[in-house]
Amino acid sequence: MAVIEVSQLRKSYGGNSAVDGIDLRVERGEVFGLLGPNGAGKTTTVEILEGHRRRDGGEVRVLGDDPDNAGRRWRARLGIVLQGTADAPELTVREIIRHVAGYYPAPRDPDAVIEQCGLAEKAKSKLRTLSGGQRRRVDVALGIVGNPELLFLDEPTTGFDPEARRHFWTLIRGLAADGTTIVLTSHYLDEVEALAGRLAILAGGRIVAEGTPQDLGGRTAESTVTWQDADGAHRVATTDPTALVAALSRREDPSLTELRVERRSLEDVYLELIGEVR
Ligand SMILES: Nc1ncnc2c1ncn2[C@@H]1O[C@H](COP(=O)(O)OP(=O)(O)OP(=O)(O)O)[C@@H](O)[C@H]1O
Repeated sequence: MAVIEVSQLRKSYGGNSAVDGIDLRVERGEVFGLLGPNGAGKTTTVEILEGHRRRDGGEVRVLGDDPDNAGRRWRARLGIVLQGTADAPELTVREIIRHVAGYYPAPRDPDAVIEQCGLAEKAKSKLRTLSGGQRRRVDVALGIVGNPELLFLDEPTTGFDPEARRHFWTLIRGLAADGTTIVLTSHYLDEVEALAGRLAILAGGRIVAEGTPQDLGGRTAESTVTWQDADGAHRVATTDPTALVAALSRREDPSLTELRVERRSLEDVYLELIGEVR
């Protein structure tokens, strides 16, 4: 059974459409990425799935229930990582994580979560003394301590240093391997590419592309081959760069230099799709 099923989801604010007929399906254990520029409708969509906003139209099922009518037991099966949730400056890292664990029927061990989130050295520090990136790790710890079946991550690694980001990726992969379903919203395309099995690109309240990062990265399956020879600089877009490179080397042209093949990245495709919608 799908963990998230959405059909024709709609939401407007004062007559302006923010989400305009979205269909989504996320299966158990998937890491699903939601990408899109500012104002695309990501937060609106995710908050409807979390039961924090009401929709105007469409069908939504999350863990089998309609978020508009679901109760506390349903909520305890969700983990939500928002920005800056830990609003208790005088509590220590361990205190807040233990406190929040107490709200859940079957939480993870708070000390194990502290360790997993790279906070062991800061366990006894008050929240107000933490750096921005460390606060963010606390947000992540609070999102996972309840041992959720479904985890929503909104821009989880903003403010992380590169090492902390890699550490976090390992953590997320571990959670997914254990069967946690994860919805990841991020502006970092490399992060979505590294973590998500599937992703949707949202623009203007609609899904403009959906698939695996590889499918989307190779959407037009075009690479660019560039080289220099006696005639000057060349640049050719092709779906078969191998054949072109082979043909060029068969020429045995001594003036041929600077031969390069550039593959289109997910970022190239993303920027192109967003450009088409604007
Ligand atoms: N509470 C609100 N009242 C009025 N308009 C809103 C409200 N929340 C969002 N909107 C509008 O709905 C649209 C979608 O916003 P949303 O926050 O869902 O986008 P987003 O994709 O999450 O953007 P970002 O990447 O900036 O977080 C925007 O045009 C925004 O101005």
